[in-house]
Amino acid sequence: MLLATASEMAELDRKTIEEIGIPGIVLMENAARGAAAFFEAVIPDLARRHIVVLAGSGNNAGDGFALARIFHGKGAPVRVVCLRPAHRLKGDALINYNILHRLGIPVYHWDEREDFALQFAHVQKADVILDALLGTGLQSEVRGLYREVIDAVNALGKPVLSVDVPSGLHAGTGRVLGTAIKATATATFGLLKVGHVMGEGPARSGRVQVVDIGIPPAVTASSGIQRWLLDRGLCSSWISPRPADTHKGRAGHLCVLSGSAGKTGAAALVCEGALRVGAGLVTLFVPRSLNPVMEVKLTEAMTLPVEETEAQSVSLAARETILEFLADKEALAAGPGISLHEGTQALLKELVEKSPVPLVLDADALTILARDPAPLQNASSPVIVTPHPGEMARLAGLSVPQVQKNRLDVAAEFSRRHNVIVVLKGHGTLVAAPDGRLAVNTTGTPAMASGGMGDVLTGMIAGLVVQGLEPFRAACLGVYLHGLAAEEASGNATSRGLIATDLLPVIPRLIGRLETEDPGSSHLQADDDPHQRR
Ligand SMILES: NC(=O)C1=CN([C@@H]2O[C@H](COP(=O)(O)OP(=O)(O)OC[C@H]3O[C@@H](n4cnc5c(N)ncnc54)[C@H](O)[C@@H]3O)[C@@H](O)[C@H]2O)[C@H](O)CC1
Ligand SMILES: [K+]
Repeated sequence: MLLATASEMAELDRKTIEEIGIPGIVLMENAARGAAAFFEAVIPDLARRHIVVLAGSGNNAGDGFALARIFHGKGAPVRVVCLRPAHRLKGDALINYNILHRLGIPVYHWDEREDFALQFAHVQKADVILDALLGTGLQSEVRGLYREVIDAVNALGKPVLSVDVPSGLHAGTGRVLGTAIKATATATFGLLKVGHVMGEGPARSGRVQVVDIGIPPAVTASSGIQRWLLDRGLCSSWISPRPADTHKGRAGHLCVLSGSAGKTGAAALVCEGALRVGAGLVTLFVPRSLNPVMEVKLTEAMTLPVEETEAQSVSLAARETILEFLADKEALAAGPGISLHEGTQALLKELVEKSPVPLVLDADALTILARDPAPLQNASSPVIVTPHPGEMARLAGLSVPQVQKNRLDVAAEFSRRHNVIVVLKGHGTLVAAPDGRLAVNTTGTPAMASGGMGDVLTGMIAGLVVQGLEPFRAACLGVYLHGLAAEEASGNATSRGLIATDLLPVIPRLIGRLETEDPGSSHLQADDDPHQRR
C-alpha cells in the first residue's frame, strides 16, 4: 500500500480536480460518506449517540460539516463547534457550512473572549467527538485555543473519531506538533499517510481506514510516489512458488563471513537464516581454529577454514582465498561477530570494495564502516546495510535520539549519499534504496528484543538475494518475514523469552503461504492499526 505525504496528497487532489475535472465538492462528499461508514463500523450505534463535530477552518472542517449533515440525516443529535469565525471559511468547506444552517443543525462558533468551561460544555455533553480541526493542512505547532481544546478532549476519555489525521499529528512524519488528538479511529482519504505509520502516528491514529474518495487510479499511478507500507499484499506479489524441477544449484550459493572466538553462534544464525528462506547452498568462512566447532554446530551449511588472527577472527591474509571463492557465488553476508581486530577490519574493508557479488553488512561490519565509510563509496557490487538505531547513529554521525526522531529522512539520506540500501531496524523497520524507494514494515513484536535476532535477519535477506530477488525487494521481504516469524513463534502473546533460533523452523511455512497467496486479495485490508495489519 502506498504512503503519501501531505503535499503529495494535495497534488493528487489538485490533479483530480483541475486536470480530470472531478469537482472538489464531489471528493469531499465521497470522503465524508466513506468516513461515516467506517465510523459506524467502529461505533455500531453511532447514529443514536450525541455527536459533536469539532471544526477548524479548512477543508478538513468541510469534511466535518458534511459528516454532521450525514449523521443528522440518520437521526443523530449533532452539534458543530467551530474554533474559527464563519468569515474565515471558504470554498467547499463554506458550501457545506451553509447547508448546515439551512438544515437547522446547531453550529457554535468559539468566542475566545468567552469562558472556556462554558464553551467546552458543548463538547462535554457529547458521547462521541468527531475531530475535524486540522488535516493535511497543518502547518505549524498547535498553540492557543486549538491546543487547549485538543488537550481537554484527550482528557475527557471519550471516543474520538478523526477525519483524515488526528489533529496536531503531522501527516508527513508522524510527529506531534505541540499537541495532538488521541483518536479511537481515523478515516483517511485517498492514500494512507506516512504520519499514520511513523513516529507517534500509530499510537495517535487508533484504527485506520483508507477511504476511496474517487481519485482515479491513473492519477495515483502517475504520481511517482515510491513509498510503501510493507503489507502482505505487496510482499506476496514479489514471491511465487518455485518451478517443480528446481534444484539446489539454481537456488543460489551464499557466502558468509561471520563469527570469531565467543561469537560462533552469530555465524550459525546467519547461515541458518539464509537456508530457511531457501538459499540453495551456504558456505561459511571460518577462522581455522574454530572450524571443528562450526562443523559440529552446522549441519546443512558448509565451512571453508581460512587464515586467522591471534584473536581467532578471520584475518587479512584470507582475502585471496575469499575473493577467489566468491567469484562464482551469488552474495556475501558479512559482519555479525567478526570482531574489531585490526586485521579483520582491514579484510572487511577490502571485501566491501572488491566483492564481485552483492553484500549484506551488519553488526561489526557497520562499526568498522562507521570509522571509515570510504569503502562503501568504492564498492563494486550492490550493498545492503542493516543497522539498528545505535549503528545508524554511528554511521551517520548523529545521536540515537536524532536518528529516532527522523528515521525516515536519516535512512533515505544515508542510502542516497552512500549508494547503499539501508535497513534501519527498530519498531517499524525502514528499507530505503538510493533511487528513492522506501518501505515501512508492519510486522514484528517487542519479543524480538533479544540477542541473535539481527543475525537471523542478515541471513534471511542475503538468502533471498542469492535466489535472484532484486536487493531492495529482498531486504523488504526479509524484514517482513523476520517480523512475521517472530510473531508466529511467540504465539503473538508473550513479550519475552523468544530466542532467535525459535524463528528458524517457522519461516518455511510462512514463505509457503505468501508464495501461494493472490496478492490482490489482501491489498485493501486496511481497516486497522497499520502496525497490526498484514
Ligand atoms: N478537495 C480537497 O482538496 C479535499 C480535501 N479534503 C480534506 O482537506 C484537508 C486538507 O484541507 P486544507 O484546507 O488544506 O487544510 P486543513 O483543513 O487541514 O487546515 C487548514 C487550516 O488550518 C490552519 N492551520 C494550519 N496549521 C495550524 C495550526 N497549527 N494551528 C491552527 N490553525 C492551523 C490553516 O491556516 C488553514 O486555515 C484534508 O486533510 C482532508 O480532510 C478531503 O479529503 C476531500 C478532498
Ligand atoms: K483531523
